[in-house]
Amino acid sequence: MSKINPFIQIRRDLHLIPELGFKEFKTQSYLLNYLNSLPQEYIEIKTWKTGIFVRIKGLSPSKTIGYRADIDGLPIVEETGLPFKSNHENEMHACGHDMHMSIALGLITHFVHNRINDNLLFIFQPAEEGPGGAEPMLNTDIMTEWKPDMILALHIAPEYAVGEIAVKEGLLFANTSELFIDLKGKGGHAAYPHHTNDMVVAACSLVSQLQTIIARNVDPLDSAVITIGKITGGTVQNIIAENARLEGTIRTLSVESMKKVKKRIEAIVHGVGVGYECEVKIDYGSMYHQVYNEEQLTREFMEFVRKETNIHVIKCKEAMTGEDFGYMLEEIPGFMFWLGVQSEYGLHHAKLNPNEDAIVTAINFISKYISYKGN
Ligand SMILES: CC(=O)N[C@@H](CCC[C@H](N)C(=O)O)C(=O)O
Repeated sequence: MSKINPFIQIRRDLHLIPELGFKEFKTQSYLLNYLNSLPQEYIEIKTWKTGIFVRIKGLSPSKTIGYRADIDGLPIVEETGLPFKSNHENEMHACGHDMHMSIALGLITHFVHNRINDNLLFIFQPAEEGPGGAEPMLNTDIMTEWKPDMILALHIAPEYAVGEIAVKEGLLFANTSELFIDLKGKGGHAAYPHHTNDMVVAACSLVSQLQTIIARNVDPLDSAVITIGKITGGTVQNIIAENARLEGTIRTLSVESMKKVKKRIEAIVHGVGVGYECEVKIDYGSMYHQVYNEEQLTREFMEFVRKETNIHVIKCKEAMTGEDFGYMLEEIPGFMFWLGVQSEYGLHHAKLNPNEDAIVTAINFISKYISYKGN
């Protein structure tokens, strides 16, 4: 029987134990165990909350190259039926961060055994799905001391085949803001609606009105998204709901559009408050800066991969996904790219099942690129 590739095994081990943002305790301990099993002579490991910084000292460094992998899972009940499906109730690596981590460990292993001139800094970052670990990690003393001169990261892409990557210079991912709206009216008996202010009816109306912002307030040549991913309200089938809560996210391609969309959300929510005679409260939760790929480095990366590897490079459009890696790119020149993993089901789906061959493919071509950049 053929032996499974060690980094595929690592991905499966990590897939079993997904954890939500800043609760990645088992994940951190798994990563540390692996890192501590490597020859320690040239690596330094520091932890920050549930995250980890790993520096590999170069032979004759003139700069530091950074690489970031995110480590958190999502609150989803996994439906893949895989033998290594999540052990954690209502938690799943449904955004591929298990793949991201195993690729990063593969790269570290490669460079511990094949040192290059420049220093390397690997960042295992918690809480990408929220509330965001990149910005606070950037502000640590460790990052100030070990700050990379350039940085890169990848995100798995189910819509591309293994052996393909997709990338573009400039704007790659949107600005994001979470959105939480609480409505409080007057509950009561299901048979006496005229004595109540029904928050289920108010919430339904609000969801429809919010979509008019995209259809009627955003320039059709610009792009924005408002998604309400969760609605809660009421208590039981024959009681009119006193409370309702909408949880969602806003995506825009510019900071200006984000401001405009929020202004319209505030006006509409206020209108619902007046119209349905209820109390309203908006909370924007966490916000992510757009992912903007530094032009020259990205073009050079695309050219290198096209010429020097067997990877097919696709120039893609920007996407409305968000990524707090955008904060790192605001301070450090670099880029992010999509890694093809071909899955019938997409990101954030309970049946996401990335093709694991992409792990070894990624380790091979990224290590070539990093060796080229770091001499
Ligand atoms: C790559 C990816 O899927 N990222 C997430 C980031 C979410 C940030 C935050 N919780 C929000 O929803 O605004 C995404 O949903 O794009």
